[in-house]
Amino acid sequence: MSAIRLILLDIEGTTLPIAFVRDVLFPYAARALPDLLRTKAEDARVKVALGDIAREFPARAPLDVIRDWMARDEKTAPLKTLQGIAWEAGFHDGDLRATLYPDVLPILRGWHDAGMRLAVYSSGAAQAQRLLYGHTQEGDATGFFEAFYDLGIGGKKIAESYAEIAQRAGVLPGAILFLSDVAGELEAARAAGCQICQIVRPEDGTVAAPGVPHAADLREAAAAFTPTLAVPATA
Ligand SMILES: CSCCC(=O)C(=O)COP(=O)(O)O
Ligand SMILES: [Mg+2]
Repeated sequence: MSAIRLILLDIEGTTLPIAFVRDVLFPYAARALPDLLRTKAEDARVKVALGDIAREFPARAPLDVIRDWMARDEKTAPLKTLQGIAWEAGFHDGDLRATLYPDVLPILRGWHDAGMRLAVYSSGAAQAQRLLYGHTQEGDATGFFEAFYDLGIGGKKIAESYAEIAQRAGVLPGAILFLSDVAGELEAARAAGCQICQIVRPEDGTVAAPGVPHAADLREAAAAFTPTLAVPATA
């Protein structure tokens, strides 16, 4: 097995409770989006997202499409872009603060301080990932990460996406350890040649996938995959 050079982390269900996304972030965006489509109609990002929706659903009102996607928790790039814009005001005003799992920041700090490269790969827009890690309950955590990858790379259940991340990071896929709660994402990363570990958090109702290495949290993953690095012993 190759030495790990880059640890790539999913967000929802891996570093952040699914409940925070479902009960705090998504409702905030759902409330803000109808107004946002009017008040930010000239925002280039909004124009691109609405243009993409109109091309795919020419006969439908964009807000109806967006509401359907939100109801089904669809991970589509236009929805993720618009949600990310909706959260901007909340994070900047202090209405939103990311509540990461308590094991996360000590382990990220330990890896970072030991020289391990870290990056994020989430369906959430890269701009939203920066917002979220920039406004955690413990402060700004963006400095731990060298890159924030989103659906612009490709879908998370597609092996080519992980090959593309490896190429951009300048490492072989086998030097990447991908951490996620979702088996389909992990299988895609494994198909690309990455090392994988499923984070199986009981709070999120995650079920361990057969044949996939797993850990209960980042502390266990660190102990299993990076035992020689100086990761902190306690939170
Ligand atoms: C800034 S990430 C917000 C969460 C989100 O929108 C999402 O879809 C999370 O997906 P993930 O790929 O991190 O499971
Ligand atoms: Mg996830």
